[in-house]
Amino acid sequence: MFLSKVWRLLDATEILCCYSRKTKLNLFCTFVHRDEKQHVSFMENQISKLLQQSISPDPNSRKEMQVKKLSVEGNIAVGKSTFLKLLSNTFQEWSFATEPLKKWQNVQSTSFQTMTSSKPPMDNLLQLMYDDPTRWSYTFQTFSCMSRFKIQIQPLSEQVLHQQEPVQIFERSVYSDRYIFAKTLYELQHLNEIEWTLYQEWHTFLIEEFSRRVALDGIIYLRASPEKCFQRLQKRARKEEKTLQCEYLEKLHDQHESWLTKKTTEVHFENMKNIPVLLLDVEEDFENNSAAGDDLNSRVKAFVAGL
Ligand SMILES: Nc1ncnc2c1ncn2[C@@H]1O[C@H](COP(=O)(O)OP(=O)(O)O)[C@@H](O)[C@H]1O
Ligand SMILES: Nc1nc2c(ncn2[C@H]2C[C@H](O)[C@@H](COP(=O)(O)O)O2)c(=O)[nH]1
Repeated sequence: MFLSKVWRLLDATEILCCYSRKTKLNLFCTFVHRDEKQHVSFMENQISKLLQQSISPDPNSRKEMQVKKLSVEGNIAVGKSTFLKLLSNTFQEWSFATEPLKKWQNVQSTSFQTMTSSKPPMDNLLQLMYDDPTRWSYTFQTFSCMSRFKIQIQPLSEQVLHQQEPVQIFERSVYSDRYIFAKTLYELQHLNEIEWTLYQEWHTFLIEEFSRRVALDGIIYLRASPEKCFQRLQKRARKEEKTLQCEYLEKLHDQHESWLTKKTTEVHFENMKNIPVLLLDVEEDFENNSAAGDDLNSRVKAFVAGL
């Protein structure tokens, strides 16, 4: 009954009628293997991709629509950068975008007067935020989220576009900016009511405006205990983080669990409500354990193939 509705949906979407039955059958079969709760957003996603491909004459933008876009999410110091290095060594044809941390550590003034004055360039916003989170959290989230939007709407390189199956991997996303960090900082009262309201207002506006250009097809969630992340944070010894306590990592861990595993976080975007999530337990060392690294690679490869 349910699946016949799907087929009628495919037939009813006129534009799809021009697609070969094979395409629709493939789409239908892929769809059948998904559990029901993902069906609506999956179908909407697939149909909007097909619609875009059929109405956008430009081959590049059609190719853009075929790119599988994923974000790697996880707690501070869980091992995202290390994991991205592992993936980029294995999947060299994929495109990888790391978090623009250096931008946050070295905010450049663009005003002529500041650039010409003898004053030092503006400072380390990450340090300011950790030193005085109530004063600087809203400013930080504004800058971090804008920098993430810029990364996610960047056009793909020709090299990636010409891949048979282009894949783009982001380190975190405009979604974790809101549902992990801004939400946590509001709950810790470092964002006040007005700041949290304003943040959500412009965040929702921009997501809806950019729409498919910032949509994701999947999330890879690296999970380790807050204690393990804290050990790794201390080992990495980033100067801005020296005052961080494990309690902050516990809060961020719980925020990830609510968003990505328990699905109790209120998500405001239809296509993100049932996005496929690959949970990878990285409590154990994969940096110096090739078997563990190979296992992670093969799990990612299978997950991406199924999107
Ligand atoms: N699976 C792992 N086992 C042991 N150490 C790890 C692992 N992943 C990362 N590390 C180490 O932990 C620290 C944080 O890793 P990093 O990749 O920078 O985390 P993130 O990018 O999530 O902040 C680094 O010193 C790194 O060498
Ligand atoms: N307040 C926020 N802090 C953020 C955000 N994104 C990252 N960060 C911090 C966390 C780390 O100290 C550092 C880099 O993150 P890693 O997980 O790569 O160590 O930046 C954010 O949106 N808000």
